Amino acid sequence: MHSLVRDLARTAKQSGSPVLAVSAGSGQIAEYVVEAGADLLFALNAGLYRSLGHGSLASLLAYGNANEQTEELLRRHILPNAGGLPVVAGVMASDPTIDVDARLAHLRRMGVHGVTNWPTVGFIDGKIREAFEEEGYGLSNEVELLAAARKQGMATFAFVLNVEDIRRFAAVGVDAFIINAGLTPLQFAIGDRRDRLQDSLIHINRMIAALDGAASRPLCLVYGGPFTDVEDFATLFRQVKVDGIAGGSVFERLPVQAITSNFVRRCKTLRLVDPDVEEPGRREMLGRSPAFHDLVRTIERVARFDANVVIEGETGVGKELAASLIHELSPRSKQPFITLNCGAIPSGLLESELFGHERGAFTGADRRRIGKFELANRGTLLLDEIADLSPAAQVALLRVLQQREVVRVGADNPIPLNVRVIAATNRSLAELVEEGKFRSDLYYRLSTVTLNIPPLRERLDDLSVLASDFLQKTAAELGLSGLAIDERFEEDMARHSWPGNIRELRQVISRAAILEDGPVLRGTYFQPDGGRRTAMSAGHASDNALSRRVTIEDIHRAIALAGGNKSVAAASLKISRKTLYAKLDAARQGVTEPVD
Ligand SMILES: Nc1ncnc2c1ncn2[C@@H]1O[C@H](COP(=O)(O)OP(=O)(O)OP(=O)(O)O)[C@@H](O)[C@H]1O
Repeated sequence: MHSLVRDLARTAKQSGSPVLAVSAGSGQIAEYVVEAGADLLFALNAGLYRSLGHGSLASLLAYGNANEQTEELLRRHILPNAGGLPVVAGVMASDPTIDVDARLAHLRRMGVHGVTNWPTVGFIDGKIREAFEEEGYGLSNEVELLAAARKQGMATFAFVLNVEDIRRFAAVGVDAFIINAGLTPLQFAIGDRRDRLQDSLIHINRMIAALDGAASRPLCLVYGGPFTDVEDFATLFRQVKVDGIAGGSVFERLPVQAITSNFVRRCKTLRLVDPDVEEPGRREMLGRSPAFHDLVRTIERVARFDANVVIEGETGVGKELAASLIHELSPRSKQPFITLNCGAIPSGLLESELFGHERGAFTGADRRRIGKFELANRGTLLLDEIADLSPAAQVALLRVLQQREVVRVGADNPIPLNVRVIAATNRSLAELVEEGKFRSDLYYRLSTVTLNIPPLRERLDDLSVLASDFLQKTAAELGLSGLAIDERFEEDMARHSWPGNIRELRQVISRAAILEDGPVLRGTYFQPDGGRRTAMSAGHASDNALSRRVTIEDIHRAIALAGGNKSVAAASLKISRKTLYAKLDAARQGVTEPVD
């Protein structure tokens, strides 16, 4: 192994902190990261594209002159700002105009210490990749490039996208691998994000497993993928044995994008002082009714202790928000907050969602999956719609809580756990225990403390604070200004029974802002139910057996009857909004198994 890479590996091992290799697209970024303590600088033509506002993949567009671009980046930006850090340059190995040995010697004279295969044909997929390979512009050139660099005494770093590539580079003894964990997305939904992280960790583990059995393990860095902030990397290092990260956009484009857009958005949602609203610090969870203050006080107390908590309340009252506030205010706040909607998972799959499974554990388990408990280790796990757990799943959950360890489905070894569990439900668990539908031993384990969030109609004092907050947020999102709520509309809202609670209120305000003409919203499209809790909206929502019986046709009919309002439709069917969405999703994907 090249001494440069050996030193990096040794320092990482001794200090316990990851190797950070940064592909900088400008001298300024290079200077900042050197000053901040990065270990290695990469000069890849991708950086130049990023500094022009494009993703790294754009570096393949100008495949033809990639080497000239990299040289320009090196000369003008990276080498003058390297501050003594080792520099690794990308070389496009398939460039027919270069003599590889001469190119490497030239880079060495420039002061470059190592070489990597960038841009790489690995990013090109399907027929085009095949054509490249057939025409002699394929991966073999990249393998030969790194073999030649090794002979010239340069450190070698191989960008790899799959197991096959790893094996080919390992055969020529490269010093380090830069394992691509997928494309770096601009943004994605939160739920999506958790899945992508999980998938990516599995992919990386599989790539690393391909190195098992090598005489000495090369340095392994991770590049790309869904990792977009430090917390994501913390998850990566907790769950995968890698030595560090190599990053471009994650150090450069994503933070700038996030900070700039967040800053502008946050400024837009700032509120001027309203003397009527107490607790100006608690922006996320708003309210001023006595019931709300009681709730917040209890949350603050409960958060400090490690007790398990049950949160009860109708759909849309803010159970998930309350759970996340408990987590944020707790000593676990720097650790993961993971949620699982027990009602949205087909019962047969619930155990593997909670506990994970090994590859081949059952038909269809074509890869290992990390369960929610493991993901939440050292943090908090919110089990939403807990009343929907099947009796078998209740037993399994109880076992995990008692033994404080989890065994992945199909595995032998238990994994020790330290997880705080918060359970949310829109039914009374105590009643379910009495009816024999929920295990009492599990109930007592879960409910050291039970929080009950009252429905919005019982704390109408909160209505105006919430409505004006949603109005400001909607105005900022839609780019509208001067929005206000007419007095009649306010009165109508106060007469409504809010079966979908705060979520419904949010929707009513957004809909009015979008559909109505003037800046003063009159509630033209809002139909209060006069505070009568109709048979449709009364009672608690989900019931395991009931939700199983609700068909997709029932859902479409209820949505139509509710004028498109899914919260109201869910309440009318007595299922939670999340279960309704899950059923809609399942129907869209053609899943025939009932989602309960
Ligand atoms: N006190 C509050 N202040 C501001 N926003 C709130 C408050 N309570 C709830 N919300 C908002 O209302 C919406 C619904 O809240 P949340 O998802 O936490 O409800 P829930 O009780 O978990 O619903 P479900 O039973 O359907 O899972 C969210 O957009 C949340 O941010």
